[in-house]
Amino acid sequence: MAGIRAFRKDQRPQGPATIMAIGTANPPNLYEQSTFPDFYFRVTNSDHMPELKDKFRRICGKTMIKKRYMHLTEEVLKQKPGMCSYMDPSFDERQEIVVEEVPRLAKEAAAKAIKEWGRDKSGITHLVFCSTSGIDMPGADYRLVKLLGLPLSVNRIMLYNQACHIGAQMLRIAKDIAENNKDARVLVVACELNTLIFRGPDERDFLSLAGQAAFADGAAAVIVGADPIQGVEKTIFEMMSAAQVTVPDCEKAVGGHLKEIGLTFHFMNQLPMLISNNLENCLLEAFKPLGITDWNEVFWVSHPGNWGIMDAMEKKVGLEQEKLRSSRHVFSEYGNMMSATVLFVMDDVRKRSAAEGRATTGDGLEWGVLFGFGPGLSIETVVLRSVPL
Ligand SMILES: CC(C)(COP(=O)(O)OP(=O)(O)OC[C@H]1O[C@@H](n2cnc3c(N)ncnc32)[C@H](O)[C@@H]1OP(=O)(O)O)[C@@H](O)C(=O)NCCC(=O)NCCSC(=O)CC(=O)O
Repeated sequence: MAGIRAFRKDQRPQGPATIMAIGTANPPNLYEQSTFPDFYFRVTNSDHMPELKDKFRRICGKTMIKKRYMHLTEEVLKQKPGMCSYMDPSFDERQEIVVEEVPRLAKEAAAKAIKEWGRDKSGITHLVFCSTSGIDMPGADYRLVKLLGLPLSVNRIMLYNQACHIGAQMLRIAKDIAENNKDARVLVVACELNTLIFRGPDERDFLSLAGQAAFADGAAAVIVGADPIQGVEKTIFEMMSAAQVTVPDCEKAVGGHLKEIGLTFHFMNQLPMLISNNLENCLLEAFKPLGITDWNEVFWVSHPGNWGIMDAMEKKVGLEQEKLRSSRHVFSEYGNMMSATVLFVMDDVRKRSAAEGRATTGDGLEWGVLFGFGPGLSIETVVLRSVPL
């Protein structure tokens, strides 16, 4: 028995899982939100609906997004007329794009993370990859391994079609892998293109229009491992705990359906209330071991969702305005990149902390919370510990 115990102990590292590097990438095509309605109505041949265009302009303004990046351009869309309609079957047209482009954009973000990590890519032992943009066999994870030239011994997990909370959920999975496998180095990658969601407008479908105004393309990659090699690897954040809560009877609150016409999107106007009403319980549970009950004592890395969700979160848990500064900044500069967004926010928090001369990677504070939320309603809570700068 003693032999088995020692064997199991030797298989595991001593320290907690740490974030060792973060990389992000976007396609080159930038869309200003102020002029997006003109582009969108023109390319979808919808300029004969000026009132709907005015409404869309108001919705775009209300999002508080300033700009977004998209793979799709007028030239690409001219070749894909089905994608510009509201109801034409167009799944094949969309798949042709995402099967190639998701791994390609993911590679850009992953290469940046590997560069910051500072070790040779042959040291990557696991890959956890998510995308809501398309489905394929073998998957985008397989293509990414080939594009990056990772060893074929890498243990892959591909998570398709989960939406926004999966960015945080992947950190939970990577934490479990890193803390149970000595020397594991987990490449975590989120890549989203709004190619499946993009479709023409219809005056009876406000929810689709709201989706057209908010979703955007982006990829983010992080490297997770325990027991960093002194002088070679550095820690940006430690992950102390990670948990998921499913809010009961809320499956209609936000979600989508993959159909011949693409990925439809729906949400309820009560979404900000539903999310904010359930945050405090998650916080109490997560910070009970640390004895923290003042949510302004911790730094915040939250998926933004939308502007109304962030307003409701601040109000409900009594947050000082600066707590969601990085969430609001990323949302306004990039839009909603689903799973990748929260990783962009994490990158922004550590970069801003360094730029502002804070004492730690987490706004000068020791403890922090990372939130993801999405269809279910699923709420992911990760407790982070910063390191001194
Ligand atoms: C569309 C919004 C800007 C609306 O914001 P507000 O509700 O504050 O604005 P508002 O009430 O003034 O409404 C703006 C215009 O929309 C109209 N409007 C609002 N709700 C409506 C509804 N349910 N049906 C029809 N019209 C509606 C209003 O009448 C108004 O039109 P008029 O101007 O004619 O009077 C916002 O909801 C948003 O940013 N949505 C983005 C998509 C989104 O919510 N995603 C959720 C992500 S959750 C997530 O990230 C997790 C995940 O997805 O997995």
